[in-house]
Amino acid sequence: MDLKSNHASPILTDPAPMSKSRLGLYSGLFPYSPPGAVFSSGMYLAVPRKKPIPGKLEDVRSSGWLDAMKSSSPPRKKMTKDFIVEVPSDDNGDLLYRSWMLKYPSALSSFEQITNQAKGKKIALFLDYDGTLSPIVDDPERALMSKTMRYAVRNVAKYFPTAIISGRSRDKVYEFVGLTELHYAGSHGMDIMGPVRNSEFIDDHQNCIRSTDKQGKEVNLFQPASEYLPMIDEVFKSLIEITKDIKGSKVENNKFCVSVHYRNVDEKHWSTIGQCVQDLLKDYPRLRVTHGRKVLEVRPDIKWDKGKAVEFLLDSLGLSERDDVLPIYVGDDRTDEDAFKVLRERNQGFGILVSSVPKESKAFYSLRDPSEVMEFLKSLARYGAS
Ligand SMILES: O=P(O)(O)OC[C@H]1O[C@H](O[C@H]2O[C@H](CO)[C@@H](O)[C@H](O)[C@H]2O)[C@H](O)[C@@H](O)[C@@H]1O
Repeated sequence: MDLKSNHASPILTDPAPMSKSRLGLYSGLFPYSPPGAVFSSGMYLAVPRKKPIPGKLEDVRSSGWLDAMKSSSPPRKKMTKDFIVEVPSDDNGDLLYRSWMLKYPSALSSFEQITNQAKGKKIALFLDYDGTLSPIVDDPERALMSKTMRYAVRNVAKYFPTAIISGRSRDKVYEFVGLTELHYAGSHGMDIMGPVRNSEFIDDHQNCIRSTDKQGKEVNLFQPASEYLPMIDEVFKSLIEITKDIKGSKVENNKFCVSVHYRNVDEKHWSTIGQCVQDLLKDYPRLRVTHGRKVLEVRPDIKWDKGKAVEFLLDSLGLSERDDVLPIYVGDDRTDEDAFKVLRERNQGFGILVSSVPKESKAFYSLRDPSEVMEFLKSLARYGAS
């Protein structure tokens, strides 16, 4: 496969203009300007952020939110040996999936191709958590990683610098993963604990401070949205209050963002939950919403996402100005697309989309579910050891 070719991708990511300058990346964390296009032609729908017409309240049903909420995760679940996986809902699903894989080949069957590309290069590995290392389950508190997955991650990290980039709070994802040898970015990259490096830019940045990790080791702590903390706390409390009567809803505080889960809410109430969030955010123009898997994610409207986190971590690891580095990012949801996009734009490395249903993506390869992710990590570790 020609990794330089571009899929015509109608994927949604938040339409943030991407800076070409690497050093410029961390400056100017200003809110997005209002975007124009709102729809993509794939399974994803953009979060519409049109200017409200004065005197007319925007409604979740008419603004595209509800469609985005409905398309945010495949419907059915089945048990495999180790994982619950989401599967296509009809018999045509497998056929569609196999034709989709022509565009996004399996990273397992393309493994030799991947290692050919890695020859003479240093792999840097970035892993999303939910839906990638842990199965999607109804209760976010129970999205535990299996011991075998933990072992696979630990093993691969012996050979390649490895970071977890999650929408969860950094503390929470660390609690789930529990491996001290990794780097962690929580809150969609808005809370990064990375290695200390004397990079001019990192040292100068006001939101980047020296700190110590749980083992007392000196680290760089980068929190570009630190000023939003009180606002996020306030919004978290309000969201708990205004959704308390919606059965099955759950609000999760991810430190620099808040997740409003509707996986366990009856579909007929999804518009209510969407409307609650939309109405509340009218009072918070400095916040925005992104759509994850049956979750609305309220976050600071700054130019920072998982893609920027990848670039920051590459810089922290001393790998950003080198062309002998192959970054690989494995993730399953829409917020991971920002990272896939960055790797495409850098023309360096690639994304691997974890999905059991066809989706438009900026990734180059695919894996069906966390059990395939584990196989991939094991293969990578074997390659690292060889
Ligand atoms: O960036 P990630 O690590 O993928 O985190 C994204 C969100 O993941 C979690 O929610 C998702 O997984 C839950 C557990 O399987 C599931 O119940 C939920 O429906 C999914 O959306 C997490 O709870 C969120 O806070 C993260 O933002």
